[in-house]
Amino acid sequence: MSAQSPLDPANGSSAEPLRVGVIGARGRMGAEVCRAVEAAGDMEVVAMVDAGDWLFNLADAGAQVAVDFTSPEVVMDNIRFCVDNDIHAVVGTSGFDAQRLGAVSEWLEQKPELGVLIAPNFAIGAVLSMRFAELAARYYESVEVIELHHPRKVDAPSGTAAHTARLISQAREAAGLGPMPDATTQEAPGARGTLVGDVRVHSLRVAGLIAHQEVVFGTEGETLTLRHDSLDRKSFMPGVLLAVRSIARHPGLSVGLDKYMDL
Ligand SMILES: NC(=O)C1=CN([C@@H]2O[C@H](COP(=O)(O)OP(=O)(O)OC[C@H]3O[C@@H](n4cnc5c(N)ncnc54)[C@H](OP(=O)(O)O)[C@@H]3O)[C@@H](O)[C@H]2O)C=CC1
Ligand SMILES: O=C(O)C1=N[C@H](C(=O)O)C[C@H](O)C1
Repeated sequence: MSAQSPLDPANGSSAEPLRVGVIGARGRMGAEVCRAVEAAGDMEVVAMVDAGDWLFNLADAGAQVAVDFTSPEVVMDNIRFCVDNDIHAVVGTSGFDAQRLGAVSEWLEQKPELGVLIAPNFAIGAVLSMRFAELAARYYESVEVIELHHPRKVDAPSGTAAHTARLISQAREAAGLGPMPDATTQEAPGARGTLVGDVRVHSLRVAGLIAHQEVVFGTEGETLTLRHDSLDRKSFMPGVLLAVRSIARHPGLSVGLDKYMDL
């Protein structure tokens, strides 16, 4: 990443390094985050917590920001711990719905100075692609989302696909669009994917892949396909570091890294 990138603002400050705790530190993403934070220069890893470890290690080590890449089953407990212990939380873990977001917002009412970021995807191309999809939604009568991931992923559809579909669905509703054309009356279970809002999402799990998504729009005589590919988990790191650097300036709950960017 070049020093000029808007995702990598020159820090220039001589302040003490930001104290970062990583939850899920031995996982695929957590390990990459530990390396990226250590390489960054303006922050340091003060606690690495994984399954079976004591979350209080974060507080004991004086972590100012925790980065969570764990699993949908445990992430709510981790956020609750961070809020209770005055630690900003940068959360990449998937599995959030309106109910979970509502719960986090309620916890934060007691801690108005604290920030929690839930980011379905930290890769810049994925963030842009979600925004582009939201913009395109009102111009097309049809749209479906296809997400493709490595087969070790535990959740389907992906958090990114669910968030993308929700944004599109909300934009369609705001534009007053009616139901999408679809003559299907006979369907093998799963053949038409799952519905998020009024948008169908299809999940592929294929060895060799990392994280990929296509949003296919269509209307009379034309289609538009937005495709993003993460070919390496390093693609998520500039976004994670941006979030760690920015979260103290964004109190409350933010959903999506775009909230920290000038989009
Ligand atoms: N927002 C984004 O840009 C991205 C989000 N993700 C999301 O991040 C999450 C993690 O993905 P990935 O790194 O591939 O998964 P991994 O399974 O590789 O890593 C998760 C790690 O968390 C550990 N863990 C489980 N329970 C706890 C707990 N209670 N406390 C601390 N650690 C725990 C796991 O340990 P054990 O294996 O022993 O259970 C494992 O080491 C997923 O939800 C994924 O969808 C992934 C990539 C990018
Ligand atoms: O599990 C993954 O790998 C990923 N998970 C996130 C998601 O569920 O959207 C982000 C990215 O797609 C990689």
